Amino acid sequence: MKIPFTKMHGLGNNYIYIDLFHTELPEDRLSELAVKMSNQNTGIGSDGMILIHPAETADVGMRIFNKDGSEGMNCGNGLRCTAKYAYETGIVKKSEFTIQTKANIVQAIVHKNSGQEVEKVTIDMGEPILQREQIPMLGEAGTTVIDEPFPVADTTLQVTAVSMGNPHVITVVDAIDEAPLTTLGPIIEKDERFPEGVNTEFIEIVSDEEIHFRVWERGSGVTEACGTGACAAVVAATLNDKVTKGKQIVVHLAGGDLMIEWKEDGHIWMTGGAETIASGIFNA
Ligand SMILES: N[C@@H](CCC[C@H](N)C(=O)O)C(=O)O
Repeated sequence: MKIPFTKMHGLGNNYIYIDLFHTELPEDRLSELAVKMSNQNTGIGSDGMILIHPAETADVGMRIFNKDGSEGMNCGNGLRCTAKYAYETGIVKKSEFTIQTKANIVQAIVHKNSGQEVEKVTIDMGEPILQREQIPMLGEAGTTVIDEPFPVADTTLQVTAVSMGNPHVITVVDAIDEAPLTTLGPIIEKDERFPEGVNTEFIEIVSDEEIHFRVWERGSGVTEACGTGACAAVVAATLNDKVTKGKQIVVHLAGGDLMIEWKEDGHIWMTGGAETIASGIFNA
């Protein structure tokens, strides 16, 4: 099978994008294809695979598969790249449009340069989910998880759990470069208290409008950036009284910066870059 693809990234979080408006893929091979394409030695090399597809109730649809073949519900960096692709290829002809994910339908606004290329994208990511059982995280139903002790390995973290359609657990640390990302990230990802696994983020508060951020992603490991994670991190920082709701927060990720605002109406807005790396044919 020969599959046309485009490799794109948002702040270094890179995926292989397949345009299902013009290509067909068998549903029973999607997981296997994501693993194959993501392999750096025998594939293209990526954090996973994203499908851009026709949607019934939105202008365009998006599905995300992690590097290990598991399907995620949402992907912030993927949404910005999908918006850029859909606009630049003419799938959508307006600069404000909707994208459907497995989690929800979001609003995208593309920002172009003088050459009509999309440089940045703003997404209204909707409202965060804080109810424990909806994250999902084990424990007393109907409660939230804010600055809760979380014993793991030989330490106890203070964690806040947030779903952006996909699960995130956030810990505030004093120094981001010393965060136990690669030691605790893989353990927390598979911890039984998170029945569907979890994306693990560490943040350092710089000021009430600036934070540093690092992520261990469920299904992909360390990545340069995570859009849903950055939104969840701003929610966690707000709930822990570290930043102010209604203010634009600069999130410094390993691959660059995102501007995130948790607005007074409860919606989270994310603005950041989206870039095309290469296009080609994958021999599956
Ligand atoms: N990198 C993404 C999130 C991708 C999915 C995640 N690993 C999951 O399984 O929930 C982002 O930019 O949000």
